[in-house]
Amino acid sequence: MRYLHTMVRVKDLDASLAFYTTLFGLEEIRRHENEKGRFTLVFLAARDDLDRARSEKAPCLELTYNWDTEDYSGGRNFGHLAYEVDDIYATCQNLMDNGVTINRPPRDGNMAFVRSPDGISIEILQKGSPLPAAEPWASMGNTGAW
Ligand SMILES: C[C@@H](O)C(=O)SC[C@H](NC(=O)CC[C@H](N)C(=O)O)C(=O)NCC(=O)O
Ligand code: NI
Repeated sequence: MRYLHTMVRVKDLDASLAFYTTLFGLEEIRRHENEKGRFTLVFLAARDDLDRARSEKAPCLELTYNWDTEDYSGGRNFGHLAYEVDDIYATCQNLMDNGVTINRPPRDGNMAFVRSPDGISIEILQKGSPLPAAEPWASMGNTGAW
């Protein structure tokens, strides 16, 4: 068995692609338009995963865009997507400079959280940093300043 992808439904495909590719740095590796089902699937991969994602279709993020407007209530059972970055501060600064809220700033230098246009939580981890203690942000006395 191997991991293939995580699928999230998006309300606005253009806004989601602008966030996940232009701002966050993922790249589109394939797309499937389904006329009969009236939906579009777009598969995205992180730069360091591109070769494997193109040849083995994994690991990917699958965006599903239903052409007929649907409202998606955020399922509490879904947690987050997690990506490792070379420079967490530069990543967060670029996102913030482009209007993305840093819901959990990288004050500890190794973990931050942002949300996609659809409210999907995204964990950003600094490459080479130890996995952070699983402490709730507020309990660490943090106010959001970083
Ligand atoms: C290509 C493969 O990775 C898929 O996930 S296709 C699965 C299929 N997706 C759809 O039909 C997309 C449109 C649908 N209206 C939807 O919003 O899911 C599917 O079976 N989806 C059902 C699901 O629960 O994922
Ligand atoms: Ni899928």
